[in-house]
Amino acid sequence: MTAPALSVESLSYGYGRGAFALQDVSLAVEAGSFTALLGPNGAGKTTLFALITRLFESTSGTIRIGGVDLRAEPTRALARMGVVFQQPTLDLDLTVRQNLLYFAALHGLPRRTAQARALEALERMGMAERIDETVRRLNGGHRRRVELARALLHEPALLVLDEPTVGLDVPARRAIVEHVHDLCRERGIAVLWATHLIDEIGPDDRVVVIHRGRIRAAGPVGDVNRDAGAETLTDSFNRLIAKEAA
Ligand SMILES: Nc1ncnc2c1ncn2[C@@H]1O[C@H](COP(=O)(O)OP(=O)(O)OP(=O)(O)O)[C@@H](O)[C@H]1O
Repeated sequence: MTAPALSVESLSYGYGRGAFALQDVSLAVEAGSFTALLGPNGAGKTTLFALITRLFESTSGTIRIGGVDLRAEPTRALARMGVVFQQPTLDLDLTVRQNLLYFAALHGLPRRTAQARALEALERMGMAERIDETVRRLNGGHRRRVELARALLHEPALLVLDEPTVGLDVPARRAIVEHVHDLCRERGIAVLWATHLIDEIGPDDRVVVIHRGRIRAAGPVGDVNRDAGAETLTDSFNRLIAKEAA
């Protein structure tokens, strides 16, 4: 059996002496699956991303990327993953091309391959003609598209995005959401998409509901709704959160 693109098992994490930010978190993202990590502010989404991307080191539990243990073989595991962080990380004074080629070089891609992939990724997002503009001149939605193109340059099997639509207007949000869904369908890329916005989640997606550091429900949207006894994901989410508050 093929290993999931991402598997997290029994992961816990605490900041100093405070309460645990994550408690016994387990989840899996299969190839070609768009999995939304849905949780309100403070649920633990960013903490989980920091552990998956190895900004923080987990002291308990296991994270595997394509079956490769992140703690045991970090370089090999991270090479399989593309990341879009919540805060933009492009260099505003470089052009789109320079940002992409610099990143590709960090991944050890030959320059010609990098050029071809950068152009292809930008074309898919309708950004090819902006390749020699400085990033500072692009609007927020276009900057996000460039970050997405950058995350795909090394052809990862797994793409993780932490609330990637924060600060974007509705059309820009919709464009990014649709584009990432297309990547799943057309290329079989596995996606973990953190959000607190239910309208970014489609009926055929999988969802993992996280609240106060614990997983409250996980599975296809239809199953989560059925198990929660709700008609819509909004109702399911409200019930799952309310149950906790009671
Ligand atoms: N550096 C830190 N030091 C102490 N506590 C922290 C730190 N970062 C996060 N926390 C706490 O850990 C918990 C989880 O926070 P986290 O940022 O992971 O949630 P989130 O789901 O990403 O929220 P948001 O949607 O607001 O980004 C919260 O209670 C938060 O206050």
